[in-house]
Amino acid sequence: MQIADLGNVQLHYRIDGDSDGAPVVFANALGTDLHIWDAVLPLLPEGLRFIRYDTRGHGRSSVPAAPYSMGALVRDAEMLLDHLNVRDCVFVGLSLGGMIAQGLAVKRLDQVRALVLSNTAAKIGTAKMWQERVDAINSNGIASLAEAEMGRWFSPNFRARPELALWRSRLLQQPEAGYAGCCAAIAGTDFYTPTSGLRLPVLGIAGDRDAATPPDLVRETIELVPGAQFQLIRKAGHLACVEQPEAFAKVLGAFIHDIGHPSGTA
Ligand SMILES: O=C(O)CC1=CCC(=O)O1
Repeated sequence: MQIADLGNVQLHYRIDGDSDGAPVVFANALGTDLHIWDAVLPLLPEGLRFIRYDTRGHGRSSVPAAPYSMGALVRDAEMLLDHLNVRDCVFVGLSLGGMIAQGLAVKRLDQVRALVLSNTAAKIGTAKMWQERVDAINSNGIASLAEAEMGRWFSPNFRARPELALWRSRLLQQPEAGYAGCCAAIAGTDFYTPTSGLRLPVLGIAGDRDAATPPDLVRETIELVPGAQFQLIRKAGHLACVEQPEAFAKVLGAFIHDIGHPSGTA
């Protein structure tokens, strides 16, 4: 297990693919960990270095006391990339990870060559909604959120499949303080103005059955950046990379190729 000790936080990360390849970095969604990318990575072009990590308070990363700020989550990503000597990466963030991606590109354009903003937005939900989620966790635990979360994460079709149990159990394993801490970070984030100043290649990905960040919301954020591309994945909920890994890998692989990110065979 690889842990980056960044001082006030320890981040669990994994590197797959070609250790000398151009870097592609992956950041997970609220209530998930780096396993959301398991099915996508083997389908991506060869010759790339895939770096994925667990957001603080999630997976095997440490769980500082809640609440967290988005600034802290962006700093975590920045410090991890410095720790690993990563520059000019394609940064792929899903939902909360996509917010971190926007913040990192605003702060450290030397680290980020292109962004993939999957199932995310410049602003997600309202402060009231996130506070209610934190209150529910504090009163009744993370299990009290599981049913609603499965409804946002996956289409009805996927929810009828046996794999649902795995994703539900992964949610239940997330530290409650970590989940609540990240809810606070999302509640305090509105990246409309900073994201509209970005000038770099951007791919937006949405799921047509996403109940948390519907396609129009994703598109609204993507359109803030001139020249950004948008791809809709069909039969996919919020965790589009889990539900439709082949389609996800196809649009991501094509984007990596189109921007000329150095890689081997497609
Ligand atoms: O849990 C949700 O509502 C979906 C979500 C919003 C931000 C994130 O990372 O997941």
